[in-house]
Amino acid sequence: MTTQNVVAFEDCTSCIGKVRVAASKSDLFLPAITEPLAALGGRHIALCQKQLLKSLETGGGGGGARASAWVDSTRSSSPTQIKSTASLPETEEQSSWILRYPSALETFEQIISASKGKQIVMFLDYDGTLSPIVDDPDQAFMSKDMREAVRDVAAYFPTAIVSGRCRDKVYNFVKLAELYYAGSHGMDIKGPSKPRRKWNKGNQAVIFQAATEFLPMIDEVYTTLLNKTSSIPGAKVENNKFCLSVHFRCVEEKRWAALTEQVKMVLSAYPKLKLTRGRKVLEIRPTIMWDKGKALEFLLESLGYANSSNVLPIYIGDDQTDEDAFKVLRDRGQGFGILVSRVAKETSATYSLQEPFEVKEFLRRLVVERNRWLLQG
Ligand SMILES: O=P(O)(O)OC[C@H]1O[C@H](O[C@H]2O[C@H](CO)[C@@H](O)[C@H](O)[C@H]2O)[C@H](O)[C@@H](O)[C@@H]1O
Repeated sequence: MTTQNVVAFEDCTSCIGKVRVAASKSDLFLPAITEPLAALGGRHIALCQKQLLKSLETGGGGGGARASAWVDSTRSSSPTQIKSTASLPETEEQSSWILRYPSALETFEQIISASKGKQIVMFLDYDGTLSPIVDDPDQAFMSKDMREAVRDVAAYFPTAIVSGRCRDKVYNFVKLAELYYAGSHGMDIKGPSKPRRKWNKGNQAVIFQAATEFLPMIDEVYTTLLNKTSSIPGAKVENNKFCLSVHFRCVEEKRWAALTEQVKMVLSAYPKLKLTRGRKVLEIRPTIMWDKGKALEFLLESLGYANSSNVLPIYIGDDQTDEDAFKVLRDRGQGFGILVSRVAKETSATYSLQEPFEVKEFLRRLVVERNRWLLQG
């Protein structure tokens, strides 16, 4: 280390000022803060960053605080598969969160009584809801038990899988022909290939694709991103047909910023695409007004329940993109969103479940309850 890199805090004022301006313009990302400093060298970076973050925490510029918060929350909010939550101590934040978003298992009777005389329609996200979060997206299999639980639920209630994955891929994981599938964050919808005769009110042969004109653009960006991210170990680009995912779960934390910047740089040439983030993934999709919430509304309409008061949609999901569906249910004042999360998160859902295991229990209990009603006549 050379002495010229060791700069006293007082000497860094202009640097901090410059960086703070960059940070305030950056909504998501750390590189806007770290890159101007990187040019200055090792020790200087550490001192300046420490000083900068301290100054931002005490009110000097939202972008930097947001960026640092982003790294912190991303690190803690999406761990890869946790085997059991039984022994985890509950923090004060979690206890107050669970009061606001009670467990759908603990409040099961309440949900059941709201469903009396109504047709439940079940919407299920895939990753983190039906399958545990794992490092390799191609290995995110659901258990046999979970498949059975979904199959049983679908025997009583119209059921749709609503996923960020491309439709074919999510079908290959779930493998149940009696379900509706909405892939690519709801932009690619198809009805069951083995429909149940019971749901004869609506249109089961539904096929809907909201963003076909974006296919060539998505393919082009996919190829570019494969090239541009190939030097970042652990980065993975997934083609989800009408959208793309850039995974950073297996990327060293110190490289998250560089990866994000790379993706942003590629996207700057495509104003018709937008960038959102999920669980250690950057998601790229067309800027059209279509999301999982619109897919939910579309499916309800296809099933003949557009304006019905005799329907109770239940949407279970774990990710940011599921919030669009939770909001739709809130706005309709109909049905419930159930967020799958072990950590306290802002959400428009009504209830919570901690992990896929609890989702399976919830689905099973719905089936048991429905059987009981049928037996009682
Ligand atoms: O809407 P979803 O079905 O929840 O899809 C959202 C993304 O899920 C997948 O990524 C997530 O799960 C992976 C496997 O557990 C995990 O490795 C990754 O970190 C998670 O973000 C999927 O691979 C993405 O394409 C979806 O956009």
